[in-house]
Amino acid sequence: MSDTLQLDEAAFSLWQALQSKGAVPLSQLAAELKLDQSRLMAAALEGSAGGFIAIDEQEADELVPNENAADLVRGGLPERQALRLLLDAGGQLATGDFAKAAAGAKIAVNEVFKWGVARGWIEKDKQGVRITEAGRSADAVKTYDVDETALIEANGKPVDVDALPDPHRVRQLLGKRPELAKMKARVRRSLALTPAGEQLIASGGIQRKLERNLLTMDDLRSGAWREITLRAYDVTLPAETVHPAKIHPLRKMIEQTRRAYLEMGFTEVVSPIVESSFWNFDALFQPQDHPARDMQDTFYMDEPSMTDLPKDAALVDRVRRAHEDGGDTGSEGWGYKWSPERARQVVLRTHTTASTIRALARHPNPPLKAFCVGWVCRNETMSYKHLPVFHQVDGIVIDEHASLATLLGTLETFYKKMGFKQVKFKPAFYPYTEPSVDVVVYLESRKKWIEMGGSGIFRPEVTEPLGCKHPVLAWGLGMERLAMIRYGLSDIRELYQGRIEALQEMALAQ
Ligand SMILES: N[C@@H](Cc1ccccc1)C(=O)O
Repeated sequence: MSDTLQLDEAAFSLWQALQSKGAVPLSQLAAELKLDQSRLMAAALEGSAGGFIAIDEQEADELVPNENAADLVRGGLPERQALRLLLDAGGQLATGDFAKAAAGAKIAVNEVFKWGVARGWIEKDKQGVRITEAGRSADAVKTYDVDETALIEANGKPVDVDALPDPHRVRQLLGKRPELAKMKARVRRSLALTPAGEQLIASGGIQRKLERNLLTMDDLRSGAWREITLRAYDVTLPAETVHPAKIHPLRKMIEQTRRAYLEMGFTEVVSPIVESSFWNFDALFQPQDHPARDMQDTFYMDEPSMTDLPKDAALVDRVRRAHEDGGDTGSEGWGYKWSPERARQVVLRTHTTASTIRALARHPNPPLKAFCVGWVCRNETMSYKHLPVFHQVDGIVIDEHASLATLLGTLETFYKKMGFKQVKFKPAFYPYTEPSVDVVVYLESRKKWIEMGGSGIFRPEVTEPLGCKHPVLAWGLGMERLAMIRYGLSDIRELYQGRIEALQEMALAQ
């Protein structure tokens, strides 16, 4: 017996549908067999490789009507409405009079001239505008022209232009009328059995493969599994895009950051967003006339505008002295009279360093590794790279043996964990650290170094008043920037706008 061709279910039904039929359009087959066109094409390609199925491809135009096209047509196209005007005027009007009458009736004159002439309904010359014989017979709205009929019958759905009564005229009338419809080039496919294919099917040479997605208990018990072919997945077939629920990219970045620090043995700390100037600025040895404290940079609360200083009066006094003359820190301080009132002013914290400095005050002895991720606020004008509210992550390490090398190593480890391979450090200045170092990471995709934040070793003017005798490494890094780089955003506002399309497009596995 000659070999029979084993076909899966879709291919088998395709062959049957094609038997002694000649060429059948793919769209028709898909509708008849209730199968995807892509599924049928896969079967057809297989058949064509064996010389059994012929695939014919032809360029075809599709008429894609606009949503309101049918209504526009039913209401009367401008050139059709113009016919009434001309008939009422005895069939002819001077161009100026016609334009006036058309404007009065709110009929678009340009459209009338363009399409009325193209349809052969209207003639226009030096004498004026005249209705033609064809125009007279076209007067009644119920005798629609081919394009109007096509749009009404299409009822908003795409149709094959060549299947319409007068495709040439439809193309002519609708080809350049975007307010009504668009023409789209499509490939129209049809399939047919070749003589070899017809012969094979007629001689019973095809057989339906016993194929399943899964085996049942019965298949196993009865031994039927031996005859069953398990259907393979074809991952190359087009599939519907699904947008599952996912975590917001910024939230994801924050969670990943948190995990990275926890994995490195850090403890998470939190502190209020509404903060005293004392913790936000004074404890960090930022002089009270420092420009960062300016209303332009910092949000001051109106209600309450003042809060209490920490209960530990000795600590507050040591901070005062650090500012005024350096106290016991070995420094000369800033040399001004420190105001407790200014330290009591309530601000929206401008950095999460307010959080880590509080942690240091609570726990001034080594070892301590702490971090804080959270909101900070700065009085910035909103732009593609600035927001008045954003997130930072701050960290501190108190350790007898901590050094600048430990600081750089820790930061490098953090960024490596976050997927940034190249980290560089630049000398910088902060009132609370010495030395101070800015962190830059390399962005492969843009071949650019990007600044991520600041770091350093706290000055004695910061640590000594808090009762800390050991080196403290500290850093504060921007979170949004990291998210922007990761998700390829060029505008920071994207992270907060909640544009659903943009969020759907953001990769799930990043
Ligand atoms: N607080 C600084 C960063 C920083 C933190 C700790 C030490 C040094 C710098 C900022 O907001 O940019």
